[in-house]
Amino acid sequence: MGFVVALIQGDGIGPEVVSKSKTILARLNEKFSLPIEYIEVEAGDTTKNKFGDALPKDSLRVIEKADMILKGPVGETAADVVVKLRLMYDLYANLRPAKSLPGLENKFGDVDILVVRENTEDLYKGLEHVISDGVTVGIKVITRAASTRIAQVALNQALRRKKKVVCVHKSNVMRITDGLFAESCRNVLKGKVEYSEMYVDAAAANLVRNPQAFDVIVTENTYGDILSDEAGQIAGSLGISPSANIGDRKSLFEPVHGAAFDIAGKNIANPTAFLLSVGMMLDRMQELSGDIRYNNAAKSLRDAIYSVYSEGKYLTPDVGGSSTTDEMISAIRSKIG
Ligand SMILES: NC(=O)C1=CN([C@@H]2O[C@H](COP(=O)(O)OP(=O)(O)OC[C@H]3O[C@@H](n4cnc5c(N)ncnc54)[C@H](O)[C@@H]3O)[C@@H](O)[C@H]2O)C=CC1
Ligand SMILES: CC(C)CC(=O)C(=O)O
Ligand SMILES: [Mg+2]
Repeated sequence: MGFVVALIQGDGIGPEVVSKSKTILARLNEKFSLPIEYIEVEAGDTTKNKFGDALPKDSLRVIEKADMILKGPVGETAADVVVKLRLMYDLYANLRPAKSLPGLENKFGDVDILVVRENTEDLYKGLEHVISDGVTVGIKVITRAASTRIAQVALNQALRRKKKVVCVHKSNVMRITDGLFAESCRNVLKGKVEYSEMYVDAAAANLVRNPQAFDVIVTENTYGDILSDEAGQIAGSLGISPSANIGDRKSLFEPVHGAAFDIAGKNIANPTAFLLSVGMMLDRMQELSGDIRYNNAAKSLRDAIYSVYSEGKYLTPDVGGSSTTDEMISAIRSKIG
């Protein structure tokens, strides 16, 4: 079974990471005879400046026909591209692993956390209104159906890991919305795994205090956005944090981080988050097709990344090295063989 992937380079550090990583995508296709066709499409700030639209119809036409989307980060138009695609294609499960890499010194010790973020509701639904001059409202949407669905995803993930889930919410204040989210998670998870609940403010503190206490975190869209950045940084850097946005019909893979305009164009962005997102895409292809070639390619890519980290010679500054993006990608590419 083959797959068509719409490839978005994005903004800021996006193009420098994605364009240079294409050598790795091509090599994986070649070495493992992967029937993956990549079609580049434009989306993001630069696209909006060029065409007046961050996600033009031409791009959407390709995306509609593609099985998956692989993207670099976009900038200020992220809501018009990323959130739009998540809602359009009901990409309801945002899986965000925060995992230490071999050889990386980390003041937080060995970290291995999976944030399972509900990806279609909450404040990110885009229901914001101006009531009158200086008075605005944003509507938080939480439904039993979507909360139960993400709790099921967390259960499936936890059963493959340490069978431990903490549901993060703030139902002491948002009794109705977060109350429903917590109740839905409780109904699915309690009794099936080691289940607990934590208010989001305490969760943010506990992540720093004792990250080893966490295995799977299941949470709402907004809290999941914030906690996954925190968990990624605790694991070593935002530059090593990948993600998968999974739907039943389509899925999207991207780094957790954004366009990092502060370091764009300097050839120092860490490509790991993007490349580990490619790994998650290959995992999904394996899951859908049962074709072992995707598994072999994912393993080869991860082994190459881990090996570069273990040796510690070609790392970007965010993870304590002094190499360029180019050098790190070349090192990973040559480990694939
Ligand atoms: N899914 C997406 O496409 C996302 C897009 N964004 C957009 O990105 C833009 C910048 O957002 P920020 O809030 O500054 O967050 P950011 O994640 O781009 O940057 C935060 C910090 O992390 C560093 N960083 C991020 N990725 C890195 C990498 N690969 N290697 C080394 N250092 C890295 C940056 O240099 C910066 O200091 C905004 O326009 C925002 O809307 C933000 C998050 C997600
Ligand atoms: C679309 C994004 C800007 C929201 C975000 O930061 C994320 O999903 O990580
Ligand atoms: Mg974010």
